[in-house]
Amino acid sequence: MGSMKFSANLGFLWNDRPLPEAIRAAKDAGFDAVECHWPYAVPASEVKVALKEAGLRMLGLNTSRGNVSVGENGLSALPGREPEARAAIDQAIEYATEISAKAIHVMAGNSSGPRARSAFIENLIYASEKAGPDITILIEPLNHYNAPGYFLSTVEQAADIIRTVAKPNLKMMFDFYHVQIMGGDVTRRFEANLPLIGHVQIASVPDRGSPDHGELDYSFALRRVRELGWSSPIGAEYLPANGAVPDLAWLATFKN
Ligand SMILES: O=C(O)C(O)C(=O)CO
Ligand SMILES: [Mg+2]
Repeated sequence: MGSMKFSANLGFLWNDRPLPEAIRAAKDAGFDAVECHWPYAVPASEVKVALKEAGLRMLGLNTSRGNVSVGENGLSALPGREPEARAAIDQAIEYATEISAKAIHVMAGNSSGPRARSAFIENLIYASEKAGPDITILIEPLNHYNAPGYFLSTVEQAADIIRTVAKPNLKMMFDFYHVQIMGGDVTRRFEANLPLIGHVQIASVPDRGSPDHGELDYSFALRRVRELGWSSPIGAEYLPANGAVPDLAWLATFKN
């Protein structure tokens, strides 16, 4: 696929190591960038040093999910929880600013209905304005097996919210793994939503493994992504078959 770039998602790859070590492992493995989920237990100053030493950019991090022990998966579409949602957004912006991260995924949470939609829209306006033009705010439709009850589940719903909020730094995380499960037609839906897409992620379907097997042919899908002009690193967000150390044979194949 020539000159495709890839970002290691350190929420899943090398996630048994401290984040600075995972950053170094990603560099050694040949990734062009990194991204993570929830880095907050590690001081941003340590992550900043590791990124500098590796010469890699952190493409994204997520807002806190809230109380994970009771199943919370984000706070921004939960009516009545605005103060906590905005504190999570503030925390993410502060961390992202310190490490010069490119994007923040604002997690919606488990909810539905018009009040949830309004809360999400207001919180996204807050996040987009507060983040400023150098940080992209992302929202990500998640599939209903991994994230049952999550507010945002389809690309079309995300597009509607992005158009309603109408802020230039609010975009969609297009994770082919989720999009394939929630209706497929992935390359057409990628093309139709291209101006609204801020980051791309991949994993095999249905097992969420490395992107070289399963029902979705990434050698075709990523060629199409590239033909459509996408040049930023693609997020490799998959669960390695052998624990945290990833199977990486696909990386050399897809890069060349
Ligand atoms: O699960 C995903 O696909 C994510 O990208 C995420 O950020 C955590 O839910
Ligand atoms: Mg994802």
